[in-house]
Amino acid sequence: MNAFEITGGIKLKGEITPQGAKNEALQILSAVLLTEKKITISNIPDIKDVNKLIELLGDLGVTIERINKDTYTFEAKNIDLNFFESDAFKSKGGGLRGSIMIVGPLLARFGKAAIPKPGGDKIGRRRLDTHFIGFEKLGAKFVYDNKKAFFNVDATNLQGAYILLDEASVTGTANIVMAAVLAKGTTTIYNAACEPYLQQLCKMLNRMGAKISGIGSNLLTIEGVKVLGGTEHRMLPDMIEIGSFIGMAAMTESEITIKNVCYDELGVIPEVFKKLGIKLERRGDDIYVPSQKHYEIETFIDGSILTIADAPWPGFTPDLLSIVLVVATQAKGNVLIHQKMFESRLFFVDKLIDMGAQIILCDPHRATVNGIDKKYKLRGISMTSPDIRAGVSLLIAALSAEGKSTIYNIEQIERGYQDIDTRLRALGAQIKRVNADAPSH
Ligand SMILES: CC(=O)N[C@H]1[C@@H](OP(=O)(O)OP(=O)(O)OC[C@H]2O[C@@H](n3ccc(=O)[nH]c3=O)[C@H](O)[C@@H]2O)O[C@H](CO)[C@@H](O)[C@@H]1O
Ligand SMILES: C=C(OP(=O)(O)O)C(=O)O
Repeated sequence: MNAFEITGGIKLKGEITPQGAKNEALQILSAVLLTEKKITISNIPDIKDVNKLIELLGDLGVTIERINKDTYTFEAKNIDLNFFESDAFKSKGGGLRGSIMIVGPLLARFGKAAIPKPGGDKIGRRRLDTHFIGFEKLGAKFVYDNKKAFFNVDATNLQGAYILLDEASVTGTANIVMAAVLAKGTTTIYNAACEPYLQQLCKMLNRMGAKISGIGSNLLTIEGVKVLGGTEHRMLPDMIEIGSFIGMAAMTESEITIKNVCYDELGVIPEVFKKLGIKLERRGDDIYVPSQKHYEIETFIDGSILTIADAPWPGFTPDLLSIVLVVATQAKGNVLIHQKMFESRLFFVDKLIDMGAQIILCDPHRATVNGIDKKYKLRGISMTSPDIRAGVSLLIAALSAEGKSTIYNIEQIERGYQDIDTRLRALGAQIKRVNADAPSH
C-alpha cells in the first residue's frame, strides 16, 4: 500500500489545471452502452474509479480505443450479457459506486441487467431504492439476492411513466434517465437531481438523438426514441477538485491560479468559500487566489454563527464540506458544518483535532469549528485516509501543518484525484510517495 509523506508549512505558487470531472465521467461512460455507434469522449480523468469502469465496459464487450492521454472512443456493438455470471463481474462491478449506472442503459437496450451491490466511500448508508423504484415504474422487475448482494433487473418493454423520486439522487436520476430514453412513450421525472454532471449527461444524450427537456431543473421530460446514435463529448472540469484547490491555497497562504474552471458551471461553490473570508477573483475563465495570511468567517445578517450545509444542486455539494471544514480551522471566527446527506462523513475530524484544530463534533452530522486565525499552525501527524474527500482534507491540513505528516491508505484519495502528488510538487509542495502500510493499533 502507498502512503504520502508531507513536509508542511511551505507556501505553494503557480498554476494548476483541474482534471475532468470524476462523477460526470462515471455517468457519461455508462451512457456509451446505449448505442452501438461510436462515441468519442475527451477530458477523461486518469483516476482509479474511472479506469475501473472503463475496464468493466471492456469486459462487457465494448470496443475501446485510447486516442490520447484523456480521450477514448467506445463502441458498444457486441455486448456479452453472459459476463454478468462471471466472478470477475462480481468483484469488478462491486468495486466502485459509479458501476450502478450501467444498469439503466443495459436495461433500456437489452431488457436485462445485473449488478453487485456497488462500492464507493463508506460515508453512511447509501441506499439504491430511488434507482430500482424508478426502474419498476418503467415496468421492470428487480430481485435483490441478499446472500450474494446482487441485483437482477428484467424488462422486455420499458414503458414511459410519471415518476416522483423519493429523493433527488444523483446516480439514481442518471440511471432512470438512461433507462427512459429508449422506453416507449413519455417519462416525467419530478424531484430529479440536476447537478452539472446530469446536465452534461442529458445534453450528450440529446446529441445522440434522445428527446429530453427540462435540463438543469428538477422536472425532466423524456420522450422515448427507438435508437440512439454516436456523438462526441467533453467532460467539464471537476468542480470538487476546483473547490479543493481554493481551500488548499487559503490554508497554505499560497498564490494559486486555477486554470480553465468553467466558472459559470460552479454554482454557489465560489460564494461559499468567500463566506469563509477567502479572497478569490474570477480572471477570464480562471480563478486567482492571492496569498492571504488571514481570512475571517462571515456571520449571518443577525450576527449569529454561520452554517454551511449541503443540499442537492443548486445547493452546496456534500463532496466539498470536508474541505470547507478543514479550511475553517485556520480562519478567524466560527462556523457550523452541517453534513445533512451522509452520517459518517465527519468522523475524520478526530485527526484534525489531533493536529491541534478546535472542533466539536456535535453529532454525526454536525461539527462546530472554532477558527484559530492562524494563532498557531496545525502539527503534522500520521493518519489514515477514511474516504476520498476526508483524505484530501487531511492532505490540505498536512500541507499547512508544521512538521511531517504521513497519510496512509492514499488509494482512497487516488480514486478521484489524478497524479495529485506530481501536480502539487509542481506548485512547490514537499510530498513524497512511499510504500507503507498504516500501523496497526
Ligand atoms: C458517483 C457519484 O456521482 N457520487 C456522488 C453521488 O452519489 P450518489 O448518487 O450515490 O448519492 P445520492 O444522490 O443518491 O445520495 C447521497 C446521499 O444523500 C441522501 N440524500 C440525497 C438526496 C436528497 O434529496 N436527500 C438526501 O438525504 C441520500 O439518502 C444519500 O445518503 O451524489 C452524492 C450527493 O451529491 C455525492 O456525494 C457523490 O459523490
Ligand atoms: C462520495 C464520493 O464518491 P462515490 O460516490 O464514488 O463514493 C465523492 O466523490 O465524494
